Amino acid sequence: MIRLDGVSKQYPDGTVAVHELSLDVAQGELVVLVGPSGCGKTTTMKMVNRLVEPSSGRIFVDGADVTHADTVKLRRGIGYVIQNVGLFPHRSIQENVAVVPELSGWPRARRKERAHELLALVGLDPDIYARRYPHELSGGQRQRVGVARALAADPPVLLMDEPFSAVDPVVRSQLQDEFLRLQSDVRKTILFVTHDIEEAVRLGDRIAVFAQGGRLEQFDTPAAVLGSPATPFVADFVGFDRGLKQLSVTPVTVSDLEQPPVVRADDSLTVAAAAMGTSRWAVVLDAGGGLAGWISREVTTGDGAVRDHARRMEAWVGLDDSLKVAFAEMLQWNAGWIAVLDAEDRYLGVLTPATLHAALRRSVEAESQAIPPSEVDLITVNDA
Ligand SMILES: Nc1ncnc2c1ncn2[C@@H]1O[C@H](COP(=O)(O)OP(=O)(O)OP(=O)(O)O)[C@@H](O)[C@H]1O
Repeated sequence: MIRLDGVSKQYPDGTVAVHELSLDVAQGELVVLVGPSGCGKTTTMKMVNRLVEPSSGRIFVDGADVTHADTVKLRRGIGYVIQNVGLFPHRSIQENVAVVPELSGWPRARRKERAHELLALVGLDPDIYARRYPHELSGGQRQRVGVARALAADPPVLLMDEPFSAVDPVVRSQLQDEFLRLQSDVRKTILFVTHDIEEAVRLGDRIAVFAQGGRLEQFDTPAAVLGSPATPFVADFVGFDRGLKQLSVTPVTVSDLEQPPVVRADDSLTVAAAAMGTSRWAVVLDAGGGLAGWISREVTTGDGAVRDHARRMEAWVGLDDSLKVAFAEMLQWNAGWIAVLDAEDRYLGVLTPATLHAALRRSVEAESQAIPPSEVDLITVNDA
């Protein structure tokens, strides 16, 4: 959908901002350009909508060479979101969102309808916010308006230049979550610039790591960049804690789970004690295979049913969750294990710190050896 073919940019003062860059973004893909300040990320992005002209090389959007395109038409087909948004201060939020539809000559009623629809999509109640002015919104809300505005004419392509960097870390994290949800709905082709590797890893389907002079050091999935950095520069840029970052891009998988004893809520304590053997605890399931809680061996000596003695489960994770979420839940609840459920809330098994670590090692090894995680042969302390 977007293709850069040997693109370079040298500014008139001699600064080489981008050096022979080739890059492609597939339809519906979110590619993040990441790198230290001044490495040519913004220049790259601005060459796509021709705010900057390349010195050499070619850029295609949807198969057409942008250097031959009419810039007004080109830019209407490309949503653009920047840091601090740049909303018009004397126009209402509704009018700000509908700027491009207005330029495109949409009738007033349709513009209003579209603006309301988009405000709702980015999590701003149109009945409250549509008639407000930019200064009556928080920074995070203004960024949402910026995203709504970029989506107004339903462009297939979005360029986003540090859109969330002007807000505090908590709001930023919320905006990232909402943005991922939004993208899973709208599936735009997105080029996203940030200098923050955490943000890149969290948002990108693939990430392009740039070094000074606009050199592309690595272009791959977040897991590959973290698991096997292509150059010492990338290794340094992603940080010594890349293993921790890897947790956030590694999903929980069924083969990683442990299977502790399982008892049913309506089992008697005698049956439960027999099922538990020497284990100190068991998972308790309800009749439908859902998670009902857990039970400690100490309470299985008396009479009665498991359900009367089971403890409530405070937390669990789904198969869509990352190992980071699983680990964070374990830490939050000071738990030695966490249950994993499928999409229908059926219990699948548990993750422990040891299995979580093994899962992470397997994922890193799989990435560096380019084999499926299931084929990785991990050496553990038991092999000694
Ligand atoms: N109009 C310009 N004229 C001359 N040099 C420029 C111009 N715009 C950018 N540069 C230089 O080109 C290089 C790349 O700049 P660019 O803004 O693309 O980097 P960036 O990676 O987006 O940086 P940041 O993260 O700080 O925004 C820098 O050295 C910058 O000083």
